Amino acid sequence: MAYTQSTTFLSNSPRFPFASLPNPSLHPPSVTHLFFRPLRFKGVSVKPHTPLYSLKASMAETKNVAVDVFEKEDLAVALAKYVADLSNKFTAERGAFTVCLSGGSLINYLRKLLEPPYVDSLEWSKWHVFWLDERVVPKTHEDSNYKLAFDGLLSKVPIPPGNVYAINDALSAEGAADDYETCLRHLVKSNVILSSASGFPKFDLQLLGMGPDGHVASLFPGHPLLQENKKWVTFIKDSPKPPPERITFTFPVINSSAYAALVVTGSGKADAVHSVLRGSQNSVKLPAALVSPEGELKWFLDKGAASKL
Ligand SMILES: O=C(O)[C@H](O)[C@@H](O)[C@H](O)[C@H](O)COP(=O)(O)O
Repeated sequence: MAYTQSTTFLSNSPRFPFASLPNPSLHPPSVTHLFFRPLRFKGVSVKPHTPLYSLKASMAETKNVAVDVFEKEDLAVALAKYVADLSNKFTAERGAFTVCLSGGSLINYLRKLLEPPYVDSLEWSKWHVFWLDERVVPKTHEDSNYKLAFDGLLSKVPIPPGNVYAINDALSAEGAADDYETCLRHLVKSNVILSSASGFPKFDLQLLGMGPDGHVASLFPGHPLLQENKKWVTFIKDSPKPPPERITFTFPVINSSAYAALVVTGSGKADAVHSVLRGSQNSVKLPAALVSPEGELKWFLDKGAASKL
């Protein structure tokens, strides 16, 4: 596929030493450093996992944050490669890959993992799958994030059933959150999940979506749960996005992650994306702006979601 525009935007953060001194040799030839000035590459074909353009976010407290913008179909290709590379890295390094899923459109964007070369080559038996958030409904219910992931991904790859950690759907929201936290604590003790220096579980990869209001997992704008700093897993009974009862990881857990990806598409999310990535540092932060993992954060955007950047 031939693209006509490719641009890299670098922040002025001291964490990005090359931000104000672009050096084309440091980046793939398909990107430039012209601060959104479009560059024509007529006739040059770009691999589908290569973003249309990339930018480094000027988020407050910017750590390792990268933002890539894709055509929709290419986003799925790039996301599969990103997940596969991390799966290979962690299974080689420590014989396990702990990955956390969200609900929503994310699962569909993971669909390329079900195709060659990944479906046959990934060490699925070493995957351990968790949910960043789950709706408090039976696992067979259409609203269940477990069902969504099982139908769309997990039932099609050989992950041992014992490595898939669904919430206990027989419990209340409060009970299910406690039960899930107990399960995580047990897995940290047995070293399946690593522990961060702060004592929170350190997952290898957390895959998040973002709502048009800027929520991530089941952490919604203005909700007191945004401040929770002790519990690993908590519950909400008044979620503005239905269904109202959910359990969710807290920010300390989200931010202890080694890698995190935010997969956000559609022009309906462009305002929230702009607010998070370009918003004033003094304005009230949307939940997505609070995602700041110990390791790397990568945004996968389509053109619609990036349209106001
Ligand atoms: O279960 C959920 O509702 C979520 O985990 C939620 O945080 C979701 O990821 C976003 O709302 C984005 O969903 P979409 O990608 O479908 O818009």
